[in-house]
Order: sequence, then structure tokens, then C-alpha cells
Amino acid sequence: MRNKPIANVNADLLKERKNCSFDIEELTNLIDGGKNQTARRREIENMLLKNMPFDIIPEECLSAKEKYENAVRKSVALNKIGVELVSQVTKAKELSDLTLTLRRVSDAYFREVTPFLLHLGMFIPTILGQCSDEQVAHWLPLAMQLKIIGTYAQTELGHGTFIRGLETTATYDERTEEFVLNSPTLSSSKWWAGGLGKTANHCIVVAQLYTKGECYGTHPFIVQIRDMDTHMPLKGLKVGEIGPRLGFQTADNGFLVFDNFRIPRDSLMMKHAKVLKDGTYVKIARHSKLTYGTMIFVRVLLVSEMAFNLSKAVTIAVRYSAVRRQSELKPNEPEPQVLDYLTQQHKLFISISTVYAFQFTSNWLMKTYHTVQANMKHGNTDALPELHALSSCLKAICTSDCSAAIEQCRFACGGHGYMISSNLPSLYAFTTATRTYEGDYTVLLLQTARFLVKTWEQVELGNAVTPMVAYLARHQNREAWDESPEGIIRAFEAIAAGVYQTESVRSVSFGQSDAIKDVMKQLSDLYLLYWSLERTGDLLTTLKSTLGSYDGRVYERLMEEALKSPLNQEPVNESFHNEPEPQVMDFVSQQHKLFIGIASYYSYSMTALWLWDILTKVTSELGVGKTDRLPESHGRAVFMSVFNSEMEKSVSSLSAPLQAVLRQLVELYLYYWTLEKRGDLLLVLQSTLGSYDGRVYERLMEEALKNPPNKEPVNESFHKYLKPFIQGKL
Ligand SMILES: CC/C=C\C/C=C\C/C=C\C/C=C\C/C=C\C/C=C/C(=O)SCCNC(=O)CCNC(=O)[C@H](O)C(C)(C)COP(=O)(O)OP(=O)(O)OC[C@H]1O[C@@H](n2cnc3c(N)ncnc32)[C@H](O)[C@@H]1OP(=O)(O)O
Ligand SMILES: Cc1cc2nc3c(=O)[nH]c(=O)nc-3n(C[C@H](O)[C@H](O)[C@H](O)COP(=O)(O)OP(=O)(O)OC[C@H]3O[C@@H](n4cnc5c(N)ncnc54)[C@H](O)[C@@H]3O)c2cc1C
Repeated sequence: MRNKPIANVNADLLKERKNCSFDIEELTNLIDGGKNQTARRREIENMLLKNMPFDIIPEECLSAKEKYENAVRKSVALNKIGVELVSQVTKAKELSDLTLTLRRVSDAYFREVTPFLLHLGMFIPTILGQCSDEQVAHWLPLAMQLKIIGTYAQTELGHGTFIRGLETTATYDERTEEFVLNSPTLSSSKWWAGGLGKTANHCIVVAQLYTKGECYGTHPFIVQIRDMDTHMPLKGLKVGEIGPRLGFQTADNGFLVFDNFRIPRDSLMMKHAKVLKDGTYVKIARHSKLTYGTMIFVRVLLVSEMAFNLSKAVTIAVRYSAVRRQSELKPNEPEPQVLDYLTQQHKLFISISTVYAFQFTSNWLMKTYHTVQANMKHGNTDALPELHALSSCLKAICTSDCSAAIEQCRFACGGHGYMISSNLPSLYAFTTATRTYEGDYTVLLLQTARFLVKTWEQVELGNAVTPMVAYLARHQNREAWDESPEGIIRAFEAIAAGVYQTESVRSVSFGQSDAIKDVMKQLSDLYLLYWSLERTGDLLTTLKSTLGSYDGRVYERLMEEALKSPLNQEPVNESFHNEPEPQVMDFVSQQHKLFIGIASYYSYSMTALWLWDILTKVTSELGVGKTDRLPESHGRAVFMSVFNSEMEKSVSSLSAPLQAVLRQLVELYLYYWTLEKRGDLLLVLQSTLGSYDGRVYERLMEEALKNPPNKEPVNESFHKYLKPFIQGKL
């Protein structure tokens, strides 16, 4: 399909393609993983092109409800083909290739994401990673054939990062051999799970397991949440959509609240722990964090997801830059393509290089993941901490870099890049979320730092460490590497750069032509040079600081530096004899400090009335009692009020110029404190998170309940598409 020449191609684009130094097909094969894979991908693309419904009205022009229904309609059509293709596959490798191809191609049909994303991305992987063999045999076929649709509900209103702090309880009742699920507080409401709001009928719920009066920590349970025929939420739970968000608008992210909701004993996913009929808890796992396995898997997946999303963004931006012409550089000559501007290349080329850095590293990381998994099957969990550290840091960096690079691509497309139809805003909205979900950026980097510090301690003790971090031992010379945060970050960057370089060299070392090798080498060099320049500060061995020197000789260095000052080269500066020094009063910064003091002194209290109004509003509208902010505002208001009455007595007898000056001072005072205290004064932040009274969870839930999708318990797309599809009648 893509090989056929397309009519009416822009002449500039044709010209650029002709200039290409290598065979594009060869690079395509490299990206796909081989000629056969390219052929298979094209076959699947053709099949989907023939059978998939396209949007009649652009997705972005639909209402939130229509967007969701349209996404269900397309997802059902896509998954019908997907299920058919999967049923023809016999080998594991074919299945993973097919899943990846489907994932990539499916993106062409959604501006946002499919409501089935969590089913495919987390529900199925959790069944595989957390269920016992018997449970896998039961659940996997149902999930693979989409007879059930699931999601993954771990995060709660009160906790996302700190998993051990989750509050949902699953208490075993040995009389009925059931677990009883409860959400004891508002903050324990499950929040965020994709597909939960309207689509899923099953859900993995992470809850604190209690049996025989003991808490055994968080465990995953597989839970039916909606009736399979009517799709109505089951009795004992409250479920809905959480409301509009930056991206993921068609993912119906949801909330879920349990009230004594009973589930059978074998709802506990029992690969790593069991509860026997009599309530005895049996630990199976050799490592306490194996229940976190799905998160590691998705973090690994996300590296390739970022490569793919950035590749789309940069392809859009490069093509557009070839087409777009701007500015007359030479009179009567055509305007240049913006691609020819060096500054434009600066914006774009690092993104191209980053795509390959991510993709090569992702291939390597996935292989590493499978190796560690295979070892763990045989009971060896030694490599898990390193895999966790590695997947955490690579996930954090690539999601952060990717959304920043997509923003650059959008900037590179000028105003038109701001159009939803350019797809750049949607790509950004999708990728910027990845920096937060599946482990927040900072939190994951801290996990890696923790691992590196522990490794460093081993190095110090002279113990052996894994090959990936062996460089810590090689660089024990403290001049080059130290144990400061900068040192750790530097070490971390060395890993990433090292992997990219070795993997890209390995990947292009056979088969590929010299032309491709040249290009890959250039991209690899660009990536390394770019980041060395970006991080020059980190790479330099001296910090250029008198205070931060390794040996701690702070005072000696301060004195040495002071003595080097040119001012100290002469005992008396000539200005002593000649020019007077400027008055500090002339410095604007000094005026800033002083004038507000004067204004405070002279201001009068129209401000007070105005502030009192606001205080009354705050107190009455929000029902706020005494808070720490009120006394401060009160004092300020009293001060102004008293001062006002004193000023009023004398101001009318003053001359006009003096009255004008006083009014200016009053204005200054007013503006200064309005700006300083705007957080207290504004009631119009329009934010569930930033409300004055801090009732964040209540407001999030109130807003979610106002959400139109929650006005109907079952969306009509269930009857139209989902139900016939699940029942095989479509
Ligand atoms: C057609 C379509 C086809 C296919 C679709 C396919 C693919 C789609 C691709 C991608 C999209 C997928 C999903 C879709 C989108 C959105 C979904 C979003 C989902 C979610 O966000 S789910 C919720 C995720 N939540 C988190 O990630 C929470 C983050 N928090 C944590 O991970 C942990 O709590 C944290 C912060 C690491 C700390 O845990 P904890 O407090 O328990 O531990 P400690 O800090 O005390 O450390 C103790 C010890 O444990 C080690 N450790 C921690 N985590 C792990 C781990 N995961 N594995 C191994 N070890 C771990 C830690 O290092 C400490 O070790 P030490 O004592 O130092 O030895
Ligand atoms: C689009 C999207 C989809 C999602 N889908 C799902 C889903 O399907 N299922 C699901 O279960 N969850 C889902 N989530 C939730 C997601 O996993 C969490 O939002 C994420 O893990 C971050 O947790 P948090 O929201 O509690 O942030 P917080 O932890 O509250 O983070 C707030 C700030 O505190 C900082 N911080 C927190 N802890 C520390 C620490 N220990 N040290 C230093 N700084 C810290 C963070 O860096 C951040 O700056 C989704 C989220 C989004 C945005």
C-alpha cells in the first residue's frame, strides 16, 4: 500500500525524499524488525483499511459523550479483527509481533485512546503475571477473546504513589469463603482506572488483604463490577467516570467505591500468595514486590510507546517543515523551506535521534525484561532490583523527554501546530500523562537513586556488582565520580548513553548498508553530543564553586578567590579620589524595598473595606472558621482601617500635589498586597485541587458526579456495540 506512488505529492517533499542518502525501505525493515515483519504489517494495515470505519465528523468536533461512543464503535470493530487475527496465531513470538503491530496500527484510528487500552495494556498482563496456572486457564481465554472487558484499579483518591498506603480493604470471611471489599473513607475511592467509568465489566482491584485479623498488605483481586447482560453496576459498589481531563478523553477513566461488596475467595490472584479456605495466608513469592510486576512490564512497554509517539510527532514536523516556506531572505527569490533554517533543524533533529535512542534501548530493555522473567520462573529473583531500577529510570526519562520533544515539534510547526487537526496537541496530551502514570517521574528517579546508592555501598565494600553498574567500580576515582546527587545522575546518564550506542551499533552491524550505518552513526553521535552539551554542568569535574568543593576547604577557597579580585589589586580605588559613589537609593531594587514601606505607612483604608468584603465572602461562602490566614488578613485590615481614619482627618487640608502623592502610595500599597496575597483573595481559581478549604477529595468526587456520562447508568453504546460484540453477535 505505502509503496505505491501517490499522486499530487508536494514538490518540496518529493525533492527532499530524492535527496535521501539511503534506501528508505531498508530503514523501514530495520524499524519493523525485518523484511517479513514489514510485509506482515502492511498486510494487516491493508486489512484494517478495508474493514475499519473511519470518522465521518472529526473526533475533536464531537461532544464528550459522542467522542466516547465513537471510540467504542471503532474499538469494537478493531478488536473484532484483532481477535480473529489472534486466533490464527500459533507461536508466542508471532503473538507478540501481532500485538505490537495491532497496537501501532490501531493508533491511526484514534485521536485519543481506545477505552480498551487498559484491558490490553494492564488487565491481560496482570492475569498473566499475578494469577495461578488454574486462574490463567480460566481468565485468559475470556480476556483474550474479549468475552470480558477489564481494567486495573490500583490508584485511589488519596494515594497513587505510595501503594502501601492504599486504604481499600479485602477482608476474608471464612464462613462464606468470600472476601468483603470496602472503601472505608472517601480518600480510599478507586480513581483513574482507564475504561472503568463506562466500559469495563471486570476490574483488577488492589486492596489491603485482611485474614484472621491480620493485615498482609496490598494484593490484587479480579472482580466483576457490572452485570454481564444489562451492564448495570453490581449492588454494593458505586462506579462512574471521573470527568474531563487534559488527554485520555475517550478512555473513560473511572472511580469505584465498595460497600461490603462480596467476592469469591478465588478472586484473589494467587500466583504469589494464597488464602486457604480456612483463612490461612500462604506466601508463595520469593520477593515481596512481585505483586508490582505489571507496573514494571508497562514501564518497559512505555519506552517503546514513547519512541513511537515521538516518531509520529517528528515525522509530522519534518514533513511540514519541508512544505512550509517563510521569510524572504533574498529579494525576488522564493522563500526558503523552514526546514533549511539551522534553528529549525536544531528543534527537529534531536527528536529524530531520540526516537532511535528510545527504540534501540526499548528493544534491549524488553529482552532484559524477558530474561529476568525467565530466571524468576526458576525462582531466581536476583536481577529484579536492577530491572526495577532500570525500568524506573528509563521510563521516567523517556516519558519526560518525549513530551518535551513533542512540544518542540509543535513549536516547529508554528501556529498550525496548535490545531488539534495537526495531531500534535493530542500526542502531547497523551505523552505528558505518561510522565505521571505508572509511577511519577520524580518518584521513579528516586527509586533508581536508591538502587545506585546501595550499589555504591557495595562497590565501597569491594563487593561484586552487576555488569550494568560495574562502571561505578571503574570510576571509583573520586575526581571523576562522586557520591553526590550529581554524581549519581551522571552515572545514570552514562548507562543510558552507553546502551544506546552499543545497541545501535549492534543493530546496524550486519545486513544493513553503509548508507544506513552512516545515518545511524550520525544520529547516535548527535544524541550523545546533544546531551553532553545539555548536561555540561553535570559532566564537568569541578563544580566551579568555592562552597561545593570536594575537600570542603570552603573558607580557604573563599579567601583565595577574594584575593584574585581586580579590586584587591590596588589598595585604594581611584573613585575615592574622583567620582562619588552612587546613592543606593537610585537602585530600582532598593526603591522596590523602600517605597512599599512608605506606602504602607501612608496608605488608607479603602483597602480595608474591600478586604473586609472579601473576608466576609470567604467566611460565609466557604464556611471557613478560624484559619491561620485570617488573623494575618485581619491585622492588615485593622491597620489600614485605623490608619485610614487618621489620614482622612488631615488629607483634605493638604495641598493637591501632596494628595496626589499619597494617592499613588495608596495605590502602590493596594497593588502590592493584592499581588502578594492573591492566593488568599481569589476565590476564582476554578480548581478542585486549589480550593481555599483544602477539601480536595470531596470536590473531586462532587465534580465527577456532575459529569454527564454519570447521568445514565449504562451508555447506549453498550447495547449498540459492546453487548453484541461480547456475545459474538456483531
Ligand atoms: C490494540 C492495542 C494493543 C495493545 C496495547 C498494549 C500496550 C499499551 C501500552 C502502554 C499503555 C499501558 C497502559 C495504559 C495507560 C495508562 C495506565 C496507567 C496505569 C497506572 O498508572 S496503574 C498505577 C501505577 N502506579 C504506580 O506506578 C505507583 C508508583 N509507586 C510504586 O511503584 C511504589 O510504591 C514505589 C514508589 C516504587 C515504592 O514502593 P514501596 O513503598 O512499596 O516500596 P519502598 O519504597 O519501601 O521500597 C521497598 C523495596 O522495594 C523495591 N521496589 C519498589 N517497587 C518495586 C518493583 N516494582 N519491583 C521490585 N522492587 C521494587 C524498592 O526498590 C525497595 O528495595 P530495597 O529495599 O531498596 O532493596
Ligand atoms: C492519564 C492517567 C491515567 C491513569 N490510569 C490509571 C489506571 O488505569 N489505574 C490506576 O490505578 N491508576 C491510574 N492512574 C494514576 C497514576 O498511576 C497516578 O496518578 C500516579 O502513579 C501518580 O500518583 P499520584 O497521583 O498519587 O501523585 P502524587 O504521588 O500525589 O504526586 C504529587 C507530587 O508529589 C511528589 N511525590 C510523591 N511522593 C513523593 C516522594 N516519595 N518523594 C518525592 N516526591 C514525591 C510527586 O513527584 C509529585 O510531584 C492514571 C493517571 C493518569 C494521569
